[in-house]
Amino acid sequence: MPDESALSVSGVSRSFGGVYAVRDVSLSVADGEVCGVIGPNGAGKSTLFNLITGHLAADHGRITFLGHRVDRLAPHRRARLGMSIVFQAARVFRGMTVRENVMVGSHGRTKAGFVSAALRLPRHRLAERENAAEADAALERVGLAEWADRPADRLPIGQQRALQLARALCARPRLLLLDEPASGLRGEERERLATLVEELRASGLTILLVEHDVAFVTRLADRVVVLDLGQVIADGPPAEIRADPLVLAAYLGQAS
Ligand SMILES: Nc1ncnc2c1ncn2[C@@H]1O[C@H](COP(=O)(O)OP(=O)(O)OP(=O)(O)O)[C@@H](O)[C@H]1O
Repeated sequence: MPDESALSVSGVSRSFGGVYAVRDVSLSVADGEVCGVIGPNGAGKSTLFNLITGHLAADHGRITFLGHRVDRLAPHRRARLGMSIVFQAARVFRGMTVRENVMVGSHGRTKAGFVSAALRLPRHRLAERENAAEADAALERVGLAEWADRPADRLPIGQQRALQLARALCARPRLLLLDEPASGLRGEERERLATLVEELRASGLTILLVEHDVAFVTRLADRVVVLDLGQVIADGPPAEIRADPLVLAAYLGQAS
């Protein structure tokens, strides 16, 4: 049967000093799906995220993305295929406006080369205008349009997170990878981010969401994969995951 998944992780393992952080993990993300990965502290979420993005190499296993085998590719090659990442602790660039921060996401793709940029040739200025228009469209999409000309470091943390999303959207992702997007956000900010992810999902974007916050993930994801001690202990729709005794035991084990 042909694999219709956007992303497919198959039998992937990674150990550190002989101890498995991720062990024989398989999961797939269908086109247009929001897949959540949760798990208690030390479950292997960050390791798995980095294996998918290419910031860590797998010891074993296979990762395919849109039909390409990617597990030996460097992060920028995976990005070029359409993976776009919002890192957990991503910061904004100080001394730049919100729009300029988002434009940083477009520069890899600009058609004008270095020489025309250095000489400020018309071709470069046209590319810059196109990038600015694209950044504005992304800012509109995440609800930050009126902040475009303000200094990015003045934004509250929740809106800085939205800015990271806008930057990732400028790369026109086929898969958006979110690493703990809700961390450090409270009440209303968290709610606003959840609404934003829901809107992106409604626009048909494929999203992999790795997150400590179970409520946040089970609200947003079509399917949830649960890791514990480096292994998948459950994989299913949120309602099933919330009632799964293995999942409850893994989280209770952490609380005690
Ligand atoms: N670079 C590393 N060197 C050694 N051990 C590591 C390394 N990265 C992760 N580990 C170990 O692998 C296991 C999984 O860690 P990982 O950070 O992937 O889990 P996590 O689910 O993201 O945890 P948390 O929710 O606490 O961030 C842990 O036991 C951790 O100590």
